[in-house]
Amino acid sequence: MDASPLFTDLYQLTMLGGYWQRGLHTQEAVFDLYFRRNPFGGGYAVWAGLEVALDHLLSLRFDDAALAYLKGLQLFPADFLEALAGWRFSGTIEAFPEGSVVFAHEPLLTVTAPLWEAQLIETALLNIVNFQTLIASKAARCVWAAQQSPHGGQVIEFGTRRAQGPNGALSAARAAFVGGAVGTSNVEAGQRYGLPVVGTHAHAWVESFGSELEAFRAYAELYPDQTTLLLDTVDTLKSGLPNAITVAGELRARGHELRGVRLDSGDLAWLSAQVRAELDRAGFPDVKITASNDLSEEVIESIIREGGRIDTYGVGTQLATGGGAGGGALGGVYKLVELNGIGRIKLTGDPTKTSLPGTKRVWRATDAQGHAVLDVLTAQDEVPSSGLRVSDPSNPLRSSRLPGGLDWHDPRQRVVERGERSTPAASLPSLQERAQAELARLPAGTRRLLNPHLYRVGVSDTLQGRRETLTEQLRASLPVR
Ligand SMILES: Nc1ncnc2c1ncn2[C@@H]1O[C@H](COP(=O)(O)OP(=O)(O)OP(=O)(O)O)[C@@H](O)[C@H]1O
Ligand SMILES: O=P(O)(O)OC[C@H]1O[C@H](OP(=O)(O)OP(=O)(O)O)[C@H](O)[C@@H]1O
Ligand SMILES: O=C(O)c1cccnc1
Repeated sequence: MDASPLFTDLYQLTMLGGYWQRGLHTQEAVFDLYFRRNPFGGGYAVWAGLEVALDHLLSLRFDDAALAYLKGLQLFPADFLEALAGWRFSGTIEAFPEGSVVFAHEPLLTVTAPLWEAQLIETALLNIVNFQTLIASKAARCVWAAQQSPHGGQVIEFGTRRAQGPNGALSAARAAFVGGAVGTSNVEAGQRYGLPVVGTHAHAWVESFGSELEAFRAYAELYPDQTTLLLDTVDTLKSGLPNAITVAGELRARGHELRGVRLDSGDLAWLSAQVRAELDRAGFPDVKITASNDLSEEVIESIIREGGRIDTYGVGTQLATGGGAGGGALGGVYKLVELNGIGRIKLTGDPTKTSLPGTKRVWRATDAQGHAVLDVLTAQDEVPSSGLRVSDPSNPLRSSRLPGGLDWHDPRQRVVERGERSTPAASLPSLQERAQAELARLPAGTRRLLNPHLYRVGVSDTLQGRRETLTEQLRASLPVR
């Protein structure tokens, strides 16, 4: 996607115009980006899209066509449009590196920049990271479910045909890979992002031949080392499987091995166990079984619980759209928390929605085994230590004191400094590796699909106190009614 500064909500530009005309645009602003609820009712999220978002915002420029379009809206004075011609992002960004495991209420990314720079980028930033974090988290859930099989299992992304438009499909393929999918069927995503591209064949291939056996033979002849045969066009057990075994034998006689078969209907647990047994009996224990058909993490879990023998799960709609309960969209927000060094707050009747003012740091505690134990948000100059009181970000009445014996580190990095990348752009495989390593270090039960263990995130008393002071000040300024 070409980066356009017009990929934003109109109100960002009307505010920019206002800040500029009032001479407020260069004030130093700090915005935090965070979400308030983990997706899918889960215990965590996989932070994704950061690298794409940084590429986007660092390349934003108002070219002649963009300025002419804005002029045509007849909303903006000519001198403001002239100033926009020189707009560049010159600020600083601290963020969790992409692929990190993150939790509700944590500032995933903090922008410090002149107000009109930090404001304009809100929409695109949220658009990119909300979607990709949703999809990477969905992928991680599917991969976790697949890994519960004693025989192992992997996930591939098959969702382009039902994704939310072309950009949605490409972003989903990328994010699914960050979350642990091993490949995608989308060839452009392969080219664009260097992702492994994978696939089988469709029912149309079989339908277009005189018989299923003829179709299987033709495919195996064309791709002797890459053939996965779809078994259910006629009847999985009575036709597809015996024909696949015939073709596997013919391939072997020519010095090749059938790679796999695909199941696409019926009870995938029962069918895959039958197919595995038949293939093994026929002397093909290495032929892999792929399954597809409206899969989700819950269906994968059920298939495994019932003794299914699937090696690869091709997940389409649910993965590429982030569907399912608690999915659909991630509600990440971007809030002004400080202006010219003074904390700012957005009040709401719902305490979980009141922002945490001021600059802050995120800390992650690990135990002697390297397992993540809890995260803490502190003021910029605070360091967590044994005995420090922290409270639940969504219920300040629930508080506790930090235990001793933990190692604390700040997982965020300064990824942009004065408008330039200050960490090297990371490769996608390295992002996937980071996600897998961090997921493996979570406390037991955090990855469970149903009622997961809730990883603790605490807010230091200093930060909480700032929120209360600002809240009281604002409330005191309201008329008494
Ligand atoms: N063992 C299982 N446990 C739980 N869900 C399963 C299991 N096997 C299959 N499913 C799911 O059940 C649903 C079956 O849907 P449906 O009845 O529409 O498919 P089908 O009739 O077998 O196939 P199609 O209509 O595509 O030919 C799919 O979402 C599938 O993923
Ligand atoms: O996870 P999903 O959204 O099911 O995506 C994958 C599905 O896409 C293809 O079929 P398609 O759904 O186009 O047709 P079919 O259901 O008739 O096989 C494929 O055969 C899978 O079943
Ligand atoms: O290659 C496949 O088997 C495939 C690709 C997209 C959607 N469903 C299946």
